[in-house]
Amino acid sequence: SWAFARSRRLPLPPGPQGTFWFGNEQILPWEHPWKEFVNWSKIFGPLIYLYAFGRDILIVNEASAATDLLETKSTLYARRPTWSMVALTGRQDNIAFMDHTDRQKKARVILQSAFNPKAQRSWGPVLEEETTSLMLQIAQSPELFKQHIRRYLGSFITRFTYGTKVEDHELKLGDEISLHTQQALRPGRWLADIVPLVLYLPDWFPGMAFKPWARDARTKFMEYTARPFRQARSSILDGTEMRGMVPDALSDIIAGTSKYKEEELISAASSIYTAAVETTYAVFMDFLILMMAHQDVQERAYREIMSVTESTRQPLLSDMAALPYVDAVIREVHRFNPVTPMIPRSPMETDSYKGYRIPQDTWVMFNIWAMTHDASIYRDPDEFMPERHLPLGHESSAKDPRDFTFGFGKRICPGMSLANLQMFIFVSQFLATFEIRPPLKEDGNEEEVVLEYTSSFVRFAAVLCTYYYVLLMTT
Ligand code: HEM
Repeated sequence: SWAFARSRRLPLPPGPQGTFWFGNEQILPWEHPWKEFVNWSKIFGPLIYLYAFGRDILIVNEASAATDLLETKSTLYARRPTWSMVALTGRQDNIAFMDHTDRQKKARVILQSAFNPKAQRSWGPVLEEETTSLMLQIAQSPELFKQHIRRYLGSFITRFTYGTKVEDHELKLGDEISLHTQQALRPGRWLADIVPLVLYLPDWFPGMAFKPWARDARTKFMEYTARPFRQARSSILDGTEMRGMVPDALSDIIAGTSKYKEEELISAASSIYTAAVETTYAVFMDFLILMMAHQDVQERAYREIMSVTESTRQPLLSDMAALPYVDAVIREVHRFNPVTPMIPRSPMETDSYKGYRIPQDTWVMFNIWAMTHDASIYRDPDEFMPERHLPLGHESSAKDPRDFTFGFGKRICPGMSLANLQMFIFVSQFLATFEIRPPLKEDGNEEEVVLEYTSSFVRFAAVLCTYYYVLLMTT
């Protein structure tokens, strides 16, 4: 078409000069690239074009451009870029990596409707109960708090997905699978992403060690997802009562009363564990480290909770509306350190935007960190200030950062409402139960809290790994 022909003549967006062979590979920042890209914007503007690892890359640092591309042109940008390791590690049917096909859309609907308002009413008490038992476990062995939290997240999500209780070895396998997914997604990590032809070379060829690694990752992934699905199927056929996304949807499919196919349900189910556990765990850890660093905030949130529960019980989901400061803390944790700081998408056709050409298949990286640290949206963005989100805060309630941190348009996170409820119940019960303080030094003073984060796809508060928490029961 005319518009297409015209867009092909447009220039690429500005960006740093690359070399003939390597493009911009050698100057790509590996440590906290989202921050470095904000600095680059001072020279090149909000859209930065790069060429690296044999592909076009576009960094988008501005919220209005994200809305224009991901919401106004939502269908054009509804695709993820392709990673060759996705198929090799068996993740090709994962909602997060599939093209936006009919099957993907239906799998998303299955997942979203498994946590619709009616389902929330039945899952709410389960979340409350499991969170309260997590608090007891942490109280009994606070030094193991990270293991307790991972176990709680893994076992709740398995129960929600398959309706089954989870065994320890399955949780271990789930965590191993999450690690494989993170490794498979690392940009520039794999030769196959840069030179796809190596996929056709035999295993014994030098440099092909990634193939057995990927096969092992794939086998483990199949083992992890196939068994609970089979178990749900035989329970339904046996007439055993089970509640969960898979048993609920599968019984309708088996009865012939569902508009979904079994393959769509398999896609939805096998996409959940890593997407849910890694992200939620990262936000929880971030909350803990930020509370340790901002004890005034912690104290204010604690007082608000006590004014509602009067120290007689744990906070419940029904208290949410009465705890606006706790809600503001949660929003600020998401804003201060978005756990998926860059969201990758790819246009299905060559596009034109603001007089520039965006070639088909470009890796368009939406820089969420840049958006939640944009001073024109959040004043003093490097300050941790929950009060900015209060209705009477100094900015009279800032934009909800979760409008950025859960993504946009057709591929917005389908687990968002579940994640928000779980975050609220975890944060409010944790604050009601414990005081989060840094460890003591030999001289009896508290250690200084240093905020440091990893540079991975889902970023973690790295400093936690070296800290021993002092957690005191206050009720
Ligand atoms: C605090 C926790 C979470 C955060 C910050 C988060 C964030 C995100 C983001 C940024 C995306 C990409 C969206 C886009 O491309 O526009 C995403 C996708 C996704 N999330 Fe979440 N998420 C969280 C929890 C969950 C949970 C609990 C589930 C499942 C129950 C889940 C399931 C998914 C799936 C399946 C996708 C892929 C969607 C697609 O590509 O169409 N997430 N999430």
